[in-house]
Amino acid sequence: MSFLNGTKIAVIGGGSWATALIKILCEQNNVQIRWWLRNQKDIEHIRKYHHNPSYLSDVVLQPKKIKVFEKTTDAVKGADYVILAVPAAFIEEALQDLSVKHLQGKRIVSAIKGMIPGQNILITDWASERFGIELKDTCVIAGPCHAEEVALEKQSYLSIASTECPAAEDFAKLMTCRYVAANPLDDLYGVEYAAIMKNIIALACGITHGLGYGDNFQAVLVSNAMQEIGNLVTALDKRERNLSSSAYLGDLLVTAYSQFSRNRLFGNMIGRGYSVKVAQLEMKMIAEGYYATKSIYEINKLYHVNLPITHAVYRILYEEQAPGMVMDDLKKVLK
Ligand SMILES: NC(=O)c1ccc[n+]([C@@H]2O[C@H](COP(=O)([O-])OP(=O)(O)OC[C@H]3O[C@@H](n4cnc5c(N)ncnc54)[C@H](O)[C@@H]3O)[C@@H](O)[C@H]2O)c1
Ligand SMILES: O=P(O)(O)OC[C@H](O)CO
Repeated sequence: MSFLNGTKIAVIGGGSWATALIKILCEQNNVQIRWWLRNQKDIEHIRKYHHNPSYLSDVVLQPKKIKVFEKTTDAVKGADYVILAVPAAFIEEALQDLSVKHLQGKRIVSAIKGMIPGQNILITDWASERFGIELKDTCVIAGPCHAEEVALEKQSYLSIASTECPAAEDFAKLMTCRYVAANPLDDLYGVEYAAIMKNIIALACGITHGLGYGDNFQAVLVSNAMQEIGNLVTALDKRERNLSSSAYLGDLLVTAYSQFSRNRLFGNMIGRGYSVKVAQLEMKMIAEGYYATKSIYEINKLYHVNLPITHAVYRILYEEQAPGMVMDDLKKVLK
């Protein structure tokens, strides 16, 4: 199945990543983008001025290729692909008006690096179950890529993962342009879990940086983190995978070191003494790692993988233990 001629793509979400993905899609000839955002003021502004006023406001949104909708039921009409780009904690609410019939025959693409909080399930599993879509008709957009650098047209790479490479290959073509190379791979679960885990690690990087730890410590933290991610991903989905490739290690590195990282910024505020509530209020953006920390902590009760960094972040965010004391404990077990 190839949709490339005159492909219709619904994009659900109005944040930085949705805006960046739309910019990439607009680079293709012959695409129609059907965009749903929840904020009515943003919708009106985009229709009138062709910029998203709230996120990546410099990006020009090509009106000939983009139609903006108030209702998800209208946005998904006739779409070949439906891209989900709302933070995981809000996706159930965002899609509440959609039922099985609305998404029949469509491919679901998750651009979300998070899990459904409370249920602790992957977005592709959730979407597949909720909308009766076969897992092979879902894929994820992952890899080390910040929306802000896409906006600046800086060379970037994406990993498009599905259970079967051909499905990922089709979508990867749509995500490839002058400044983005998208590579397909067939490790849906591994890529999804690794992307969730790296957000927790970025929180730890931010927390320790906020506490005054330096680059020497962070290098060790990130090396240990890669082992922690590998051990968990293998326990959850055992198969051969090259964890040092950009879909896994690359994504960890960009989030751990970039000035643009939401999770690192959130962690940094916690390290500098902000409470979770205040840090959330200060940030207009969403740090997925906050929710992921709880999900992974709960999932791991069944798997008993040694996850010292995740546990340290959990103690700080959910047990309100002092970041300095928790990191004193963590530094003793890192090697
Ligand atoms: N930004 C990136 O560079 C990037 C890159 C890769 C993946 N992602 C993933 O994309 C997903 C979306 O993140 P983002 O960076 O676009 O978000 P963002 O932080 O830029 O924007 C926040 C988004 O959350 C929505 N939101 C906030 N509160 C809400 C609520 N109460 N109910 C419903 N929606 C609410 C906002 O409307 C907005 O769409 C996340 O899973 C993230 O991990 C982001
Ligand atoms: O680095 P963050 O926390 O902004 O997350 C964004 C993306 O996942 C980076 O690939």
